[in-house]
Amino acid sequence: MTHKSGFIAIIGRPNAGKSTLLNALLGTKVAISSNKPNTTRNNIAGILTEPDTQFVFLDTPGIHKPQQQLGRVLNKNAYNAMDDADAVAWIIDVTQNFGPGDEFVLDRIRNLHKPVILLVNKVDLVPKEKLLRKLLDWQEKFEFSDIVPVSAKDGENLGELKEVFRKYLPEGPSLYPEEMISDHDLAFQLCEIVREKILWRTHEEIPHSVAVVLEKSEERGRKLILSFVIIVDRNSQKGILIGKGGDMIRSIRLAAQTEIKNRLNRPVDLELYVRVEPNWRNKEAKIKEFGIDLQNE
Ligand SMILES: Nc1nc2c(ncn2[C@@H]2O[C@H](COP(=O)(O)OP(=O)(O)OP(=O)(O)O)[C@@H](O)[C@H]2O)c(=O)[nH]1
Repeated sequence: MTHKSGFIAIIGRPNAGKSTLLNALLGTKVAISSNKPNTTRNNIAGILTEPDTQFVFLDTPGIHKPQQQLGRVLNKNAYNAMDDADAVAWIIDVTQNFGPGDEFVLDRIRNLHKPVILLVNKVDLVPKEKLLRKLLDWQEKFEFSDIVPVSAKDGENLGELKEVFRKYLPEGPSLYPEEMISDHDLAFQLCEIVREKILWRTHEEIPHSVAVVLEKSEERGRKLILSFVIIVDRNSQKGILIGKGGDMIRSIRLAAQTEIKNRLNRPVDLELYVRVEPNWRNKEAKIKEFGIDLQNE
C-alpha cells in the first residue's frame, strides 16, 4: 500500500470530546481532558504512526464566541490549525442540540475548501433511532466529505475513522520520527498534568483562570524536585486553591505527583506555589509567558 502522511485539525465546540478522542486514537495521554469547557489551550499535535500512514493531529481549543483576549487567542489558534491541515475533523456532541455555536463553526468551514469530516461523538449516550435522526439533520446542514459516528470514550468506530482520515491525506513519507507522539516538550506536559488535577477539583471561574508554569527542576539525592507556580486571577481564587488547612493544594499536589512519578519512572517530589496575577487573561505578554501559543495571524 502507498504510504501517506499529513495533518488533521480536530475542531469543535468546547466539551465535544476532542481531547478524549485524541487520547483514544493515540492510545496514550497527550492532550489533557476534563469535564470543564476549554481545557485545551494549545494546538497539541498528537502523532500516530502506523505502517502505511502517519497521522498528525492538531487538537484545537474549542471554538466559541470570544469574550476576552484569551478567548480571541484560542479562536485564532483553532483557525490556524484549520488552515494548516489537509483535512478538518469537526467533532460534535450528539447529545447537544444544534445551536448558534455550531452556526459559527459552519460559517468558518464554508470558505475553507478542504475536506471536512463530521465526527458525531458520544454515540454511547443516545439510542439508535435518535442517532439516525441526528445524522440526517446534520447531513442537510453541509456537504461533509464523510460523517462518522464515534464514541471517543469507548473507542467505538475508531478503526473506521482512521480509514476515513487516511483517504484525505496526501501520499508521502512520515513527517516526524516514528517514536514521537507529541511536539510539546516534557515541561509543558508536566504542567498540563498539574493543570488537569486542578480542573478536576475546582469549578466556576477557576478552571479558566489558571495557568501552570514549571519554575524549577532540581536533583536532590535520588529525587527530582519539581517546583510549579500556579497563576490565578484573584486573591479569592488563591484561597480556594489552597483550601481549608491546605487540603485542596495537598490533594492537587499528591495526585499530580503520583502521575508524574509514573510518567518519569523515578522518585519525584512536587512543590506547588500559588501566585495572583490580576487580570492575566487580558494581557498578551502574560498569556505568552504562561506558555500559551500566540500564533501569527
Ligand atoms: N459518554 C461519553 N462521554 C465523552 C465522550 N467523549 C468525551 N466525553 C466526555 O466529555 C467531556 C469533555 O471531553 P474533552 O475531551 O475534555 O472535551 P474537549 O472537546 O477536548 O474540551 P475542550 O478542551 O474544553 O475544548 C469529558 O467529561 C469526557 O469524558 C464519549 O464518547 N462518550
